[in-house]
Amino acid sequence: MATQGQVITCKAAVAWEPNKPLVIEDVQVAPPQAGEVRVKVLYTALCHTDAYTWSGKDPEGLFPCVLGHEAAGIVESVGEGVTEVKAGDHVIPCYQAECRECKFCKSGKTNLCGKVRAATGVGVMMNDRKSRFSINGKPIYHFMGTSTFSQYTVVHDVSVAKIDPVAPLEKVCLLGCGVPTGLGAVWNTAKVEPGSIVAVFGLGTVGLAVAEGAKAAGASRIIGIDIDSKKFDRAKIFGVTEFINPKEHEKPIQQVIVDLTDGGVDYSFECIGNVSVMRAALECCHKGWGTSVIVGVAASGQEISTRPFQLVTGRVWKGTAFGGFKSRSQVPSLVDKYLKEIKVDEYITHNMTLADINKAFDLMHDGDCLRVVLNMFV
Ligand SMILES: NC(=O)C1=CN([C@@H]2O[C@H](COP(=O)(O)OP(=O)(O)OC[C@H]3O[C@@H](n4cnc5c(N)ncnc54)[C@H](O)[C@@H]3O)[C@@H](O)[C@H]2O)C=CC1
Ligand SMILES: N[C@@H](CCC(=O)N[C@@H](CSC=O)C(=O)NCC(=O)O)C(=O)O
Ligand SMILES: [Zn+2]
Ligand SMILES: [Zn+2]
Repeated sequence: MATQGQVITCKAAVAWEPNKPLVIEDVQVAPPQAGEVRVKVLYTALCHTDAYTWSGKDPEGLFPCVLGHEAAGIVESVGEGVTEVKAGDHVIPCYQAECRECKFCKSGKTNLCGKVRAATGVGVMMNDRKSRFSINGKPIYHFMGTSTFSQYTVVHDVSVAKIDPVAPLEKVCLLGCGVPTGLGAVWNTAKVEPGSIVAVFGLGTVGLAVAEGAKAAGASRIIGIDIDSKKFDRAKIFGVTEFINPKEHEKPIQQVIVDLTDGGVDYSFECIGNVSVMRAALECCHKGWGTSVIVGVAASGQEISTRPFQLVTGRVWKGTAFGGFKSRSQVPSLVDKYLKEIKVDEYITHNMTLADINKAFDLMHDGDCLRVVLNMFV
């Protein structure tokens, strides 16, 4: 039955309140308006940023909402004026949009896009500043412009990347967030050179993707730092060459690393979201040139600090969103790269269904879990 132009009622996991279990509801998804795309979400993974917003610590968190932003699916229908995708195309929703027209996109200096960010930050669509999700007439907010914990979602056309239909959607859904973030932090934001010494704080999916990116960039040493020593064996597969558990050292971790590396590392990456660790990551960098990249998302109210002398003496502090990748232009190439070389399957530790989403979030706090992929239609 054709659904184009019709309201679709489907299953979605609704976050009614911070920290309360998600509830699988029948949700009405309105047709896409001008410049919008309705996507049938086939697979979605869970990211720690979903858990962060759900926890109530995200200043942009609005409830009730449909969370989720790491997914893959098929275009169901498009609104007026949409030319770059059509029904049947395989796509990855992109929480970081790319319009190619705004001041940010034209600058060539950033992957951030300004076109729809004001709307996606308050859980609505740009066209009419309203949500396309509702339950019996009550609006449910969008999240990050993607809301992939729903069997159907509506996204802006600038927030969707068309990909090779050969790619397995149950795998490449990971290219919507965590893996590109880690790879791009190394390749685009830090621009790690061959022979560099790299420190990675936090060996979850994002940190392991940093290690994978650093190995591909020819780093000579990749030092993994995690408070859970169980992470170390697996991290070797992703390129980590040495491990440090800060709990096993009396000295501050930055001092331990400086001592081990003849003055500090060339590049460090914070992949946790802990502001004390962000400081350590900066301060373990080599005087004169060491660069530290903040990748982790810290909760509302948290602030970073260090002695300005750390920067006066040549260390550089940076941050990255989606690894600096321009989403619509570069996600399709990442999918092509997946078909040839980059790891993705290796980050998927669990496969579950939408009905089990609360169990899936519980699993994310288990040390063995990297990414859980949910099949949305089983
Ligand atoms: N900037 C961006 O564009 C993106 C940022 N993120 C953020 O990146 C962060 C990491 O995400 P995941 O890898 O999925 O998380 P994760 O929770 O799987 O990994 C974090 C790791 O850090 C370790 N850890 C925790 N506290 C530590 C400490 N004090 N010292 C050393 N290790 C410690 C944990 O044992 C775990 O292995 C999250 O904050 C997430 O929100 C995620 C995607 C995109
Ligand atoms: N609303 C949050 C913002 C959290 C954040 O920094 N998000 C990252 C992506 S994390 C993905 O898993 C990001 O890309 N930020 C750039 C952006 O435009 O949002 C808060 O206010 O803390
Ligand atoms: Zn994410
Ligand atoms: Zn733009």
